[in-house]
Amino acid sequence: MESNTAPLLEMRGIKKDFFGNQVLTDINFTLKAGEVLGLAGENGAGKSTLMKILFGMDVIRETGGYGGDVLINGEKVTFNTPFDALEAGIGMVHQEFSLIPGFTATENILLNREPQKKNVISEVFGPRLNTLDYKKMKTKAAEAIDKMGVEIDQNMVISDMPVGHKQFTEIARELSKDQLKLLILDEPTAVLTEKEAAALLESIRGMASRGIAVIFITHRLQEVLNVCDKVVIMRDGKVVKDTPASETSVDEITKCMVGRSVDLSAVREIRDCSDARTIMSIRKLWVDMPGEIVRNVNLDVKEGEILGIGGLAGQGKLGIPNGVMGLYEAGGTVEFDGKPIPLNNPRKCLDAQLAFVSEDRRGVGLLLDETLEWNVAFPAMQIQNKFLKKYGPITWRDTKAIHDVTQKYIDELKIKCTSSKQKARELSGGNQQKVCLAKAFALQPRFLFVSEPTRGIDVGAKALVLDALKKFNRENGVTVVMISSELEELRTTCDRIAIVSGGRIVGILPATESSETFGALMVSQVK
Ligand SMILES: Nc1ncnc2c1ncn2[C@@H]1O[C@H](COP(=O)(O)OP(=O)(O)OP(=O)(O)O)[C@@H](O)[C@H]1O
Repeated sequence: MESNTAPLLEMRGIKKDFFGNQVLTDINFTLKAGEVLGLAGENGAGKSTLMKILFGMDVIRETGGYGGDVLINGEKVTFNTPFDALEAGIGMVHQEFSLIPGFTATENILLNREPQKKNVISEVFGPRLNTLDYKKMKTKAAEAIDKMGVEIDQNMVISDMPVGHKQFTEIARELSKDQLKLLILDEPTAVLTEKEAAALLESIRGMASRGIAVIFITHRLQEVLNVCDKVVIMRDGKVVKDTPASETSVDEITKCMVGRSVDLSAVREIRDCSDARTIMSIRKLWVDMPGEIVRNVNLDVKEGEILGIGGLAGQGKLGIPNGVMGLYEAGGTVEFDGKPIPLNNPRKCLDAQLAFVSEDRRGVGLLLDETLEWNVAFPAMQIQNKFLKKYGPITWRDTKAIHDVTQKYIDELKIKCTSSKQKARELSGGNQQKVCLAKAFALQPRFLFVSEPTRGIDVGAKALVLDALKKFNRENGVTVVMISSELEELRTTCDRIAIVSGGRIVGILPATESSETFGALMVSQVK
């Protein structure tokens, strides 16, 4: 007989297949109240699927359910819907956002749980006609935001928010639930800046000290060691190690994840493009993007180079591509190949053969209900009339060409999928990120902005993705501007690196310069 000394959560013999494709086999682990468990594993190892089982997600039931038992405080539970899980005190922040874009942060945080007050009409006709108590809503939402130790504007509508602020709004929504006992965070730091990620890790420890258990999924393995009490490592749908965090290391976790020692270094080969002509010239650019400062950016990009843009969080590095590509309001001038590019007009940028892989994969990345083939080929079909065949007056899709290009990138980027006809939604997050890159490659743009290209990519596959980006640049002569919060990633991939600080470019140096020099530039204008 189980007693109340039973762990808060026990996963016992969990199995799951998607239409015969076995993705989880005999998963076992336990978690105590107030404990933080790090769940590590390669892209596609089965981490999100396991968490979807625990949270009673519809997709699990709709695809034939699962095997094994979930026990809460020693009692076997079956969550048929997320509502059952919520009632049992489980909260989950997914890789995909579930916020309502037109609502404010406050409204999203308290959605369906809004404090209400009586009014004359509801006194007569019943509580259904109560009015929302906005004052209480604001206080409650502010308290939840406060628990995370970050500043976000609770009155801002979600669609205007940068991706990191959306992530915090999702977490605040879970924290505002009084009955919360266990919080699942599926790659919460992937979309956060370094400073935001540090604040989140801090708040995870805060949750643990209040007795809330946390399951934390991340590909930043150092974060696992910094914040977790124990680590469960998965490989190909199995638990290969369950250990106290204090008894393992980043190297050991990596080895267990991948099943072998891995060489994590991308091929380093820097080119000098100083004699090349200027392909893009940016002058006096300002961008109105929440959480970013872009004040007066002047930047010349040389044809054929890979130019990195680095800098501390919020200093403007993300604002530059978002402004040039028309996703946020911008002013100033941008010339591409000697011709002006109108700002605030994404279509004109695409017509000029510029492409952008956004840091906000979930917001502007994929058509989740379409196949990989459609995702990879559709922008090129729509914008460039590629992958089309003409039969007299009729134009039709060239299905062979679409299949071939998709298969090429599946092989090159090692995208884990059952076939090129699989829906994007059915891929793991890291593999979806690879599809975003494949989509941009298939466009064969003349100029590519790529923002945080290894976001959500596991430690073993990072070098592969960066090498693919470099190969794309070298073989096709495409000019690439890569924005990243990881300086080392910029130093291994780019030819030159521009550092943004205080909304301006404060220096551009060859990628061979030392980390210390770049570090000094990064803080040079920070007030
Ligand atoms: N709805 C679905 N239908 C079919 N297959 C699915 C579905 N959801 C997930 N899978 C498959 O299950 C496997 C595990 O995916 P999962 O998302 O759990 O991986 P993950 O470990 O969370 O990866 P990542 O680190 O990339 O997020 C993958 O091969 C994926 O394609």
